[in-house]
This record gives sequence, C-alpha cells and structure tokens, in this order.
Amino acid sequence: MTPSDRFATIGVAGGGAFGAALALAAARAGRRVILWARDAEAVAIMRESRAVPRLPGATLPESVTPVAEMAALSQARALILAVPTQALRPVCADLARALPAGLPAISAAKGIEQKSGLFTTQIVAELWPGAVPAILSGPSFAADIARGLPTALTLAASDAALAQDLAEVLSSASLRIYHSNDPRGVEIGGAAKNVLAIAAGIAIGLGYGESARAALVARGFAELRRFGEAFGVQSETLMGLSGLGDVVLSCASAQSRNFAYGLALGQGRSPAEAAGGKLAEGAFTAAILAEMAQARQIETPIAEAVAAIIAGEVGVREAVAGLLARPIRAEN
Ligand SMILES: NC(=O)C1=CN([C@@H]2O[C@H](COP(=O)(O)OP(=O)(O)OC[C@H]3O[C@@H](n4cnc5c(N)ncnc54)[C@H](OP(=O)(O)O)[C@@H]3O)[C@@H](O)[C@H]2O)C=CC1
Ligand SMILES: O=C(CO)COP(=O)(O)O
Repeated sequence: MTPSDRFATIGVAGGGAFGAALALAAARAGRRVILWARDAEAVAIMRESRAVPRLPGATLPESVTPVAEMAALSQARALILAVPTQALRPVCADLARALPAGLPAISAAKGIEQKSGLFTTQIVAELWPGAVPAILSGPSFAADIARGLPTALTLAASDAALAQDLAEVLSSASLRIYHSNDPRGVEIGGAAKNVLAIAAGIAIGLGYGESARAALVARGFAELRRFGEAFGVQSETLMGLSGLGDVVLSCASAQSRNFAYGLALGQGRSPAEAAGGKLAEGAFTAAILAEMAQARQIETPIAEAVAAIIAGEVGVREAVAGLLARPIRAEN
C-alpha cells in the first residue's frame, strides 16, 4: 500500500484557526479530512456554510467533514492535534478512549505543559500510549496556510520513515513539508519562539525600536539554542524552520498573537488585559520554560523576564533595564 493510500483519510482534532487551516491544507494535498471540534454550534456552521468561525475568509471544501462526535475520527489513519498545549491532556485522554491503537498523532501545538513541564509529544505519549507521537511545526500563520500562500513546515517523528510518509502525503503545491527524526528539537523551537515573540512585542510596544528587537531576537535565539542543546537535540533542527524560521516570523509580525500580546504589555496593558481573548501560548510556556532551564543551569534571562512580567512581579521597563544591566559577558 502506498503512503497516499494508507493515509487517504486524515483526522484533525481542534476546530480553531490552525485546525481548520491544516484541514484545508490536507484537503489540498488530496486527503479526505475529518475535522473534529468540541463546539457543536461551530461544527453546524462549518457543515452548513463551509465557513470557519475562528478563521474568517476560509471556505472548507467538500472533502473536509466537520464533526462534533470524537468517535467519527476513527475513520482517519493519522491524526493532527490542533488544540492549545494546555488542553492537549484532556483531549488525548478522550482520544485514547475513542480511537483504535496505532494511529500516528501529529501535534501541531506550540508550548510546554505548565503543570508538568512536558513537551507536546510527551503529553501524547503519556495520555494516549496507543498512539505514535509526531510533531508538525514551523513558520506559518493559519490565515496564510488557508489562503494557499507558499509555506514550509517540518514534520518530525522518532520513526524517520513515518515522518517522511506523512510529510509527503500532507504536502501540496503551496505547502512544502520537510521531514525530520528530531521531534524534541522541533517542539522546543515551537514552544520557545512564542516566549521570544512576546519579548520582541514588548520591546516594540515600549517604543524601543528595531535595534532593540534585533538584539532580543539574537540573544533570545541563543537561549533557545542553549535550551535545545540541553535536551540533546540536533543543532540543524534549531537552525531550521521550526526554530530560527519561526523566531523570525513570530518576532517580526503583529499577526503573531504572541507578538501582539507582548506589544500590548509594552504599551502598558496588564497581563490580564493584553491577550484580548486570543490565545498567546507563550504566556503559559514562559515560566515553565525558565524553570526547566534553571533546573539544568541554563541561562535564559529573556524567558525569565517575560515570565516575571506575566506574573506581575516586575514592570516592562524595569525588566528591560534589568536585562541591560546584566554583567558584560562573552557572546555565546
Ligand atoms: N493560529 C496559528 O496561526 C497557528 C497556531 N498554532 C498552534 O496551534 C494550536 C492551536 O491554536 P489555534 O488553532 O490558533 O487556536 P484557536 O484559539 O484558534 O483555537 C483553539 C481551538 O482549540 C479548541 N479547544 C480548546 N480547549 C479545548 C479542549 N479542552 N478540548 C477540545 N478543544 C479545545 C477550541 O475550542 P473552542 O472554540 O470550543 O474554545 C478551539 O477550537 C496552538 O498551540 C498554536 O500555537 C501553530 C501554528 C500557527
Ligand atoms: O505559530 C505561529 C506562527 O508560526 C502563530 O503564531 P501566534 O500563535 O503567535 O499567532
């Protein structure tokens, strides 16, 4: 059986912006798609109008079937998990009960679980032991993917052949997916870049300018690299789409919800107001990432500053002043 036949039907768990965008992308790649969302009202809208409440302007093709019953995902031969990181635990627990064993489960979430310090493929492995964990990440706004703009991502799994098959069957003329056997490296990039995007947004919100942003991006990437190396990941992964690539995108664009969250903090909004009802994954990841780094004696002053700002322990100006006042050191 060819990979295309084996993975003729793909399931997507999560009816938000990214779940819908990836469902569209998989349909463009010739897959039939079952799109599960917990919100029955949103599912009814998607079924009837083909519009996506959380992704304005997108139209779902007929090859995408929105469903509100999780059991309907059992028709799929691989699953994409597109819910926020902090929601992965209950969703995986439900999926483990609802679906047969052996399915590849591709996390598209970018974060670290606050209460456990688990990366997303570890959450999948713990809560859904029958699944085969994989990760899909890289620089991509849901709206860009939905519009069919050229985009490149990385799909990683411990089983390199599986990662290659999945990358091939999900790629299309507008979405190019590279494959990798370094899932931890890919998920560390996706989690850390959100924290750095908040820092970059804060600098711009404070009016500190482009030079300050570039300094934060470069020194933030040094933190990401040190953190990744402590977990034994490949440096090529950190320098690739899911690491450097996503840092570049998310720290540069107000389209990033994490950057926009930082921007609002820099402009004087409180941490509670700054998200404006939108998901900013970095707000949940910053503290646990800094804690995990400290436990390994890795310096992550930018992540620590972001975590302290979000916790209300320090003001934005004071935090940046603290970063600038650190002892002069070698650049590494
Ligand atoms: N949007 C983007 O451009 C990109 C997003 N990502 C990542 O994708 C992940 C999802 O983000 P995104 O789709 O944008 O977020 P959205 O806020 O657009 O949507 C989140 C979706 O998850 C659902 N959800 C939340 N909690 C649960 C739960 N406990 N059980 C079931 N469903 C749940 C929400 O359902 P409900 O509507 O009912 O609340 C909603 O449909 C994040 O980790 C993000 O970092 C990655 C790359 C790009
Ligand atoms: O992950 C993303 C881009 O690669 C989307 O970023 P935000 O979650 O910050 O919007």
